[in-house]
Amino acid sequence: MTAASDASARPAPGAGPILRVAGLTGRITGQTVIEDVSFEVPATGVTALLGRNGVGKTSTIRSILGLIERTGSVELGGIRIDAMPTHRIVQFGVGYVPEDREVFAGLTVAENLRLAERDAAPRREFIARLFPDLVARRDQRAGTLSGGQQQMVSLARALVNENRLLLVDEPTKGLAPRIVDEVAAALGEAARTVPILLVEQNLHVIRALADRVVVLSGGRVVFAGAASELLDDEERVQRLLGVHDASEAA
Ligand SMILES: Nc1ncnc2c1ncn2[C@@H]1O[C@H](COP(=O)(O)OP(=O)(O)OP(=O)(O)O)[C@@H](O)[C@H]1O
Repeated sequence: MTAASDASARPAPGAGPILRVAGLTGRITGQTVIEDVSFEVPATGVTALLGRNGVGKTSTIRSILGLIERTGSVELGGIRIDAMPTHRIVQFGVGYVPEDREVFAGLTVAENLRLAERDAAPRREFIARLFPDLVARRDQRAGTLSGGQQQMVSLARALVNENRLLLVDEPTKGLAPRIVDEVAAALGEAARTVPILLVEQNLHVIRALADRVVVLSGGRVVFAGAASELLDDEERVQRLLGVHDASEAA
C-alpha cells in the first residue's frame, strides 16, 4: 500500500464508520435542498444512497464535499472535515466521481489518468487490471469514447489514488445494460479496496453491490439499514423509491 502524505492521520481499520454525517442541511441559492441529514458509512463495502428523483442525493454528496453551502458536521475517520475547503477534503482522501462523468474530452485516456494522479505511487497496475479496455484505448481522445468508456475513465481517475472513501454519483445512468454490468463489476472490484457511497437508481446494481442503504425523501433520511432489509420488502421499495424490482419480475 502506498503512504499518502497524511497517512499518519489515518484511523486504524475497523475503528468505526469511515464517514459520519450529522445534522447536515444544504442550501442552493438560499433554498434548503437537504435538511438535518444524518447517517454513517461503514469502513468497508458499498453503502447506497437512494431515493426518488430530486430528493437530494446529489446535494448530499456535494454537501459532504463542501461544494454547496451547508451546516452540520461531517467526519471522516473520526476527524471533522466540514470546515475544510473542498480541495483539502479531496486531498484528505475523499474521491469523487460526479454524475456527469467529467473527463477532458480533448485529452487522451492516458493523459486523463495522468492528470488525476495525486499520490507518490499511483495505482496504475490496479487501474490497468480493472479496466483493460482503457489500456487498449490509452491513446484515444476521451471525447471520442462511448458513454460507458467515459464512465470507466471517470472511475479510473478516482481509483488511481488511494482514497479513504469514494463518492460515486449515478455511474450507470444512461448506459446500455451490458455496460451497466461492466461498470457494476468494476465498482464491485473497487469496493474491495475502498468503501464507497454510491448514488444509484438501478435496483439490479444496488442488489449486486450494496451492503447498506440510506434512503432520502424530501431532503431527509427516511430509512437506513441493511440493503436486504429494504430490498426484500417490495412494498417499501415501491413506496420509498417509486420503482418495482425488475429482478423479481424477471
Ligand atoms: N443548481 C440548482 N439550483 C436550484 N435548485 C437545485 C439545483 N440543483 C438541485 N436543485 C434542487 O435541489 C433538490 C435536490 O436535487 P438533487 O439533484 O440533489 O436530487 P437528486 O436526488 O440527486 O435527484 P436526481 O435523482 O434527479 O439526480 C431538487 O429539488 C432540485 O430541484
